[in-house]
Amino acid sequence: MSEPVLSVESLCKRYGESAAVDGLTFQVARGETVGLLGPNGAGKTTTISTVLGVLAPTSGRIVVDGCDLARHRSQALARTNFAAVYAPLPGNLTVEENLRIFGLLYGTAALSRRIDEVIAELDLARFRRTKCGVLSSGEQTRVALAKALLNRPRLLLLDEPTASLDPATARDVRARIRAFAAAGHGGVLWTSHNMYEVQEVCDRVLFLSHARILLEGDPRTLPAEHGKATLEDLFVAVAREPLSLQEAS
Ligand SMILES: Nc1ncnc2c1ncn2[C@@H]1O[C@H](COP(=O)(O)OP(=O)(O)OP(=O)(O)O)[C@@H](O)[C@H]1O
Repeated sequence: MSEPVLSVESLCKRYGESAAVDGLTFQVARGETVGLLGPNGAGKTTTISTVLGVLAPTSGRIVVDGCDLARHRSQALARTNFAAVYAPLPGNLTVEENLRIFGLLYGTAALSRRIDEVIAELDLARFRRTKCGVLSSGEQTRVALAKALLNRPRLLLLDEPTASLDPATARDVRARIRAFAAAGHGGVLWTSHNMYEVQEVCDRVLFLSHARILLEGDPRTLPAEHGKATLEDLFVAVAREPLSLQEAS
């Protein structure tokens, strides 16, 4: 088996006495899309922020495409990208200006061609010279995804990437991300509260509860394995009765 694009070992992030993330160990394989699920406050954003190097872990190890984040930070981050609604692009720059600046920061080769490619892939041609600040939230999400694909990342981190999209655009974006994973060069770590979407997109899910991984498996078969009819029912059980699931697993 080829080396995973992400390997997280015993990751902990503590704030004083409480742990936002407490001993997470998981991997994302090349070509795989992994859903990071869990109730509000379970530790999803903290996990993503530590993998992005924005938050320093209290302990544990993060390896991106063979590069240890603590020891080879710039190499690890050069293989990573992300999109999240809470990290909008500068609103006073146009779509093209934003992509150019990020492309220069990433050192993207043949940048003008790559900008044309991501603009076409995310259907952004008509907004090319529009300032990002005046775009609708769904349009801004597509620009953020275009930025996230610019450097052809090995690891794509997406924090609720379709939260502000209408159903048709969300379907297009899911297809685009599936295509990214199917190409087999990279993997995706995806957080979402939309269980329909998770079932459609993710090869595997990790259910976080109180800073730990409570359940892990195929989103299409995991509910039945725990006596639930749907992934949403399983999610509700994780949120309300995590101890009963822990005992059963
Ligand atoms: N800087 C901080 N100081 C103290 N506690 C924090 C800090 N950041 C996060 N936490 C706590 O860590 C826990 C995990 O937060 P996190 O944002 O990772 O959850 P989440 O799963 O992303 O939640 P949501 O679904 O609501 O976005 C929460 O209880 C939160 O209050």
